[in-house]
Amino acid sequence: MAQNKFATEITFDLNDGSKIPALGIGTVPPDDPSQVKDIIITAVKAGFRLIDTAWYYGTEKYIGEALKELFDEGVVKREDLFITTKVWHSFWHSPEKSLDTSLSDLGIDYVDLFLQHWPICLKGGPDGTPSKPMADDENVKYDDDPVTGTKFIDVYNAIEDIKANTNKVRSVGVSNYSITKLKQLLPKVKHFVPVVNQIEYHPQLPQQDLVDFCAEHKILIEAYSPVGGTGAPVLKIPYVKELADKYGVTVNEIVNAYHICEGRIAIPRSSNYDRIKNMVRLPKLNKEELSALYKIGEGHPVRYVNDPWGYGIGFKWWKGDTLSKIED
Ligand SMILES: NC(=O)C1=CN([C@@H]2O[C@H](COP(=O)(O)OP(=O)(O)OC[C@H]3O[C@@H](n4cnc5c(N)ncnc54)[C@H](OP(=O)(O)O)[C@@H]3O)[C@@H](O)[C@H]2O)C=CC1
Ligand SMILES: O=C1O[C@H](CO)[C@@H](O)[C@@H]1O
Repeated sequence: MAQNKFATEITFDLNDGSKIPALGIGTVPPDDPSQVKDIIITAVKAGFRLIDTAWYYGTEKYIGEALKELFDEGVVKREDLFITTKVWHSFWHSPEKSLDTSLSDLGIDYVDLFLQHWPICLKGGPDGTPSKPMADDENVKYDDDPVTGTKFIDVYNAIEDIKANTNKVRSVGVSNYSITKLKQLLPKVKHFVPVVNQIEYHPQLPQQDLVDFCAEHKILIEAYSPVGGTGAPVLKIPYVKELADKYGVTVNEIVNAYHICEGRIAIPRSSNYDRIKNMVRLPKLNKEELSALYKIGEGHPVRYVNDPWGYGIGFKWWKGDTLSKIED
């Protein structure tokens, strides 16, 4: 059956001249966040070169431990890896401090990609203390109107300035941006059009209008939650299993190929080491198969991880106690 080289060997071109691996490993914490150290070591040994993290995941110090071990043992060098982190929207006022905290926890002096996690601004706590994003009545604690506010643009501009003025960041991008938010941002970009828009994307959530808009502006789509997050609902789709049987690969490899064969980056997550090792092949899905996968969610899209563009659900996922304090 048509089988390409490994997904871990494919890279895509970014609009700023850099390259990004087509497949990355996600680092939202499992029940025991310290397991992320072994997850990263397993993933890198299996061939993964892109590590997707964020200050908000509280796992950067464990990734730092893994990186130290991998570098010390000569498994990879810093320049072999593509490391992404993000600034959470309660630190919209100080992205560089957030970045410095991430760099310190990761034990590295630059990231390959720095993303604005969400195009909204939340109230931060005093003195760099992470602030719980929802009040006890479950209302989100916004610091700017989520619909009419434009402070989120200043945040992206500040991220651009970090790339322009320091050596701490190679590329800059966004996450969870809708077409509306991109249309507000793009005329206000100071130096660098975002290289990626990281969004929830899987066969049950096709978003051709957003994909087309991003392509027009040379912004790559990076697909998070490729199996729909915890519980892996997308893997229960019978057609995904059918394709896995046809190509002799895992169901995870089919949902990753759904993106990679269409030029989108996929960033799955697993705390199961066998699964991680069996996520790296790239079945070459044909046009009809890609189109059939796309059609699964057409007309009745399902968003599993965050509600549309962050107006609620994602913020219930809050582990403030474990997060690194961002120091002045
Ligand atoms: N920018 C943003 O706002 C967001 C970014 N992300 C990024 O994207 C990454 C991936 O998204 P995420 O939602 O975490 O992950 P996925 O969609 O990859 O889902 C991971 C979950 O699916 C389970 N799973 C995977 N394969 C199987 C299988 N074959 N059978 C049963 N269960 C399976 C895993 O369990 P197990 O551990 O047991 O394998 C895990 O609980 C994140 O880790 C993060 O880096 C995610 C959300 C939002
Ligand atoms: O990146 C993120 O991860 C959490 C949980 O999946 C989500 O709310 C946030 O956008």
